[in-house]
Amino acid sequence: MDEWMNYEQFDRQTWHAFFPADTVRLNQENLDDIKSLNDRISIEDVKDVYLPLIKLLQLHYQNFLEWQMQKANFLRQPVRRVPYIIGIAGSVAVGKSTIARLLSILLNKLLPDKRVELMTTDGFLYSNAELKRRGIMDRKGFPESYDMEKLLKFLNDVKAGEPVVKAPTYSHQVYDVQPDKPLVIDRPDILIVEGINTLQLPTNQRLYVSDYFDWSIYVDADPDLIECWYLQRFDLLLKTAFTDPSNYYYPYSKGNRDDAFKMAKEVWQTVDLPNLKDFILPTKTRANLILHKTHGHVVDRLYLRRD
Ligand SMILES: Nc1ncnc2c1ncn2[C@@H]1O[C@H](COP(=O)(O)OP(=O)(O)OP(=O)(O)O)[C@@H](O)[C@H]1O
Ligand SMILES: CC(C)(CO)[C@@H](O)C(=O)NCCC(=O)O
Repeated sequence: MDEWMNYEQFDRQTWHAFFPADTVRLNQENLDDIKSLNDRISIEDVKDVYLPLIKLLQLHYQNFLEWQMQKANFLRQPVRRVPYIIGIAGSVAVGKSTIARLLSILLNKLLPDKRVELMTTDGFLYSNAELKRRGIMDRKGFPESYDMEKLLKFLNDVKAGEPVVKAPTYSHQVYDVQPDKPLVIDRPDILIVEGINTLQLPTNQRLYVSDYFDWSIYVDADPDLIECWYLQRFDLLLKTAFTDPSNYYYPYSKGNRDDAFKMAKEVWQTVDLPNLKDFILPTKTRANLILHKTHGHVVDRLYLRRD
């Protein structure tokens, strides 16, 4: 069966025409925010791709608020403030967290009175000590390396409107979870959740993470390109590790550079690439929107689910 039959495909020009850039004026502060997030993000991409996307999200969000009100009236209940949750999925190093942060800046611009928060599912990985105890340290990122029950409980609490819900965090620099540095989510209007496992269907749970999403995005690209982005990020991690002996990458930053890159390539080939092929890519056609990126992280095509 054709996996695309439920999607409408748009090239960049067509997509951009749905919401021309001059409809929203980005001021210098907005541009500075975006550049400080990642100075290689193309402002053309922001205007051509991400602003129309935010406009579409805004329409969907208005519909969501309307539905919450209609439902409460029907059930004769007071209207409850239910957070609208956006899930972002895709490979390791495809740019999920960069897109999540960009969307939050743009959502704040279009919806200044709404509170937008973001988090990643990385913090729900088991600790390195626990992964070693289970004999799955080389399976970090695979479905069995996450505490899915804890993640589902977290999402359930946020959706139920609980105040001060804590999410564990993960540090790429420490290469481990940080139990003493939780992220506090406190009744946001919109929550963006990014992670490689956000659209996965766990076999041993009755609930899916995506059951809590009101909208989902899959970030797609050729695996060979993603490998380049993975290695570029590795290079950045080495540069920041150089002066910090507590950094996981410190020994690699001090040792032979070719050996360090050989190690990183091997991790990509033996861990992250098989994870992409076997467990992440198959979730692509569950997303409401697929963003396809090409060289330089430029978005060239978008696929919108027909519903
Ligand atoms: N739009 C973009 N323009 C330029 N560089 C980008 C863009 N998006 C991401 N990058 C770069 O690509 C690399 C991977 O991006 P990012 O860390 O956002 O990926 P990720 O999917 O969140 O990864 P992980 O799942 O491992 O946390 C980083 O070095 C980042 O700076
Ligand atoms: C933390 C994850 C799983 C997801 O972001 C990933 O960045 C990771 O660490 N993967 C394990 C193999 C590696 O070091 O790339």
